[in-house]
Amino acid sequence: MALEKIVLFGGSGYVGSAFQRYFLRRGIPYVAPSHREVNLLEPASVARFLDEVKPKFLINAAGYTGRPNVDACEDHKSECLLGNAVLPGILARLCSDRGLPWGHVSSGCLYTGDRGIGSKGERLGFREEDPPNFCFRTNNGSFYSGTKALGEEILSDAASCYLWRLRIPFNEVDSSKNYLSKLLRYERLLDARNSLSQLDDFVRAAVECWERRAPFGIYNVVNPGSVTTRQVIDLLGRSPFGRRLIEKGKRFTFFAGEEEFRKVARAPRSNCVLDSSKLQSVGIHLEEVHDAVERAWNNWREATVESIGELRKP
Ligand SMILES: NC(=O)c1ccc[n+]([C@@H]2O[C@H](COP(=O)([O-])OP(=O)(O)OC[C@H]3O[C@@H](n4cnc5c(N)ncnc54)[C@H](OP(=O)(O)O)[C@@H]3O)[C@@H](O)[C@H]2O)c1
Ligand SMILES: Cc1cn([C@H]2C[C@H](O)[C@@H](COP(=O)(O)OP(=O)(O)O[C@H]3O[C@@H](C)[C@H](O)[C@@H](O)[C@H]3O)O2)c(=O)[nH]c1=O
Repeated sequence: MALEKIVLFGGSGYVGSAFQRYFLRRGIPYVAPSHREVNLLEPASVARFLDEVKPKFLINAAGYTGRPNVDACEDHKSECLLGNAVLPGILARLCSDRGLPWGHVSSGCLYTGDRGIGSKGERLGFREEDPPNFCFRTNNGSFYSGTKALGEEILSDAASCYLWRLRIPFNEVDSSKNYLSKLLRYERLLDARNSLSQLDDFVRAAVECWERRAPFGIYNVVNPGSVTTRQVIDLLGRSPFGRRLIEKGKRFTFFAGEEEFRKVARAPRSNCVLDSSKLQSVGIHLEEVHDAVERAWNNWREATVESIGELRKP
């Protein structure tokens, strides 16, 4: 189905840039105003912009994540709450008033753990209807996760809205927000099992929800399966880039466990498995997670072996 004009908010961010690359590659018409042009926390300015542009679909990739990671949200609580809970609420009202369908980039970090072991020994993931267990209500999460869960709660009755849950994005391009880049540079690694989202697959799947007119609601947009940190590092070791890195002397050190990790990390982390079968049921498919990670390492770009030597602390 041909796509008519889309408005993209947060287009300069890590996730928003991936949407822009996808639109440009496919020749999809879109408008992506900067934060300076449209402040999403100022409803009147957003309303003026929407009434002028008259988009057919809106994507919200704006939010607050903290840099270099979610630990920073513990020190910027009001920005985090405004960006992740208030901002989507403002958009929900404006979209509803205009009958404008839209999609919001949510996160899988509302959960911790998994739903047990399946008949083939696989870890079962949380489904869209499972209540968050890593949020303010359960009082065990990070401030960031709490605000993302509140954002979902605020959108729970939003009309014509997709909530796309992204989970630890990665691809083959070295970047401070790419999970694989982070693993290359963190001094010590936490061995945890997670679902992951290949960033470009995530964007394609999100847009496909709208193209296929999939029912509105929450979707776990993750690569099927789950993977441990050690498995991701093993896959690196089998890639040409990883072999060169190891030849040059790079070694990976792991925390003894979660307790040791928590001594250096300010906020607890969500490590969790998500079930992606709802997305598959609407005909949208992502690559199995180990295959996707292997492909990213095999096509790894820009990071030179030397640059990994200059390890940056988180
Ligand atoms: N990155 C991840 O690992 C990850 C994983 C799961 C979910 N998510 C979610 O994905 C969304 C985007 O994350 P990201 O990593 O792309 O973040 P990012 O790189 O920090 O980008 C955030 C974007 O939002 C814009 N923005 C923030 N407040 C705004 C406001 N009041 N008005 C207009 N624009 C505003 C920023 O513009 P300026 O830079 O100009 O302020 C920027 O373009 C967030 O909701 C995040 O929770 C991210
Ligand atoms: C800080 C740190 C983290 N880790 C691990 C813990 C996690 O399993 C994994 C990711 O942790 P961090 O890099 O701290 O990322 P984070 O917790 O900030 O990551 C998140 O960013 C949010 C914006 C997203 O919503 C999340 O989906 C995720 O991508 O790395 C280490 O192994 N060593 C470290 O020193």
